[in-house]
Amino acid sequence: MRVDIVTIFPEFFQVLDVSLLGKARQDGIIDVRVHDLRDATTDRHRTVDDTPYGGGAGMVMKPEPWGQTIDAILDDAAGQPAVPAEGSGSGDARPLVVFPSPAGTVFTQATARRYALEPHIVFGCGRYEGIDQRVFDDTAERARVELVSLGDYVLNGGEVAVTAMIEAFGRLVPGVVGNPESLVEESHEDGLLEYPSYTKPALWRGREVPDVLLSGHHAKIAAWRHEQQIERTRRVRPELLPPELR
Ligand SMILES: N#Cc1c(-c2ccc3ccn(Cc4ccncc4)c3c2)n[nH]c1N
Repeated sequence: MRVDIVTIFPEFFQVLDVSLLGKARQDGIIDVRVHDLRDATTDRHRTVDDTPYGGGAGMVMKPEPWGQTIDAILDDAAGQPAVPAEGSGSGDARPLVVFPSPAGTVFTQATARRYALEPHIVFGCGRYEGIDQRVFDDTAERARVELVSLGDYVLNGGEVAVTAMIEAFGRLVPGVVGNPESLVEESHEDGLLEYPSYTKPALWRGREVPDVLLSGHHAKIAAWRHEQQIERTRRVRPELLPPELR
C-alpha cells in the first residue's frame, strides 16, 4: 500500500517512523511518502496562501502548488500501480485523494476498514482557513476525492487528522499487526464498545477481578464480556446500539 501526504509541515510526520507503522514501513507493507507543498511554489517567500475572494478573516491556500503537487504524485503513481490489500477494494481503480476538513464526513472504523483496502491514498493536509475549492474540483477530474473529518471540534490543520487516520487504517492492513485476532474484539469493530479488561494481580488495592474471568469457563466469559459491551455502549454511546438493544 502506498500513502502520499502533502503538507507544509513535513517534519510533523516523523511520528510515522516509530512504533507499529514504523515497522510496517521498514517491512515495505506501507510505503509512506511525505511531500512539502512549498516545494511547488515559485516565489522567493514560497507562498502557499492568499486572502479570500469575497473578504473574510484568515487566509486561503492557493490552488497552484496543490495542483502541481497532486498532479506529480498521481502521474508518478500511474507509472507504478500499487498492489491492493487482500479483500475486495472499492472496485474503482482511480486513486483516492483524502482531504481532512471540518466540513467532511466523519471518519469512523468503517472508513478505516475501507481505506485499509485501498492500494494508494493521497492525503492533502490543509492549513489556514482551508484550501481553494477548485483544488477539490480539479482533482476530482482524475481521482476519487473525499473530505473527511475526525469529529465535531476544530483543529488548526489536517496533519493531526491524517496521523490519526493512518494509524486507524494502517493497523488493519494485513501484516501490520502481529496477531490479527487482537483486532477483532475492539471497540467499534463489532459496532459496540469493548468490554473492560483485567490482568494480574488478582487483588489490587482491595479490588478483585470479576469471578467469571477466573472461572476458565469460556462460554460464560464470552457471554459476560458481550453483556459488558452492551451495558457500556448503552451507558456511554447509546446511539451505537442497534434499535433492538436500546
Ligand atoms: N479532519 C479534520 C478537522 C479539522 C481541520 C482539518 C483540516 C484543516 C485545514 C485548515 N483547518 C483549520 C480550519 C479551517 C476551517 N475552519 C476552521 C479551522 C483545518 C481543520 N478541524 N476539525 C476537524 N475534525
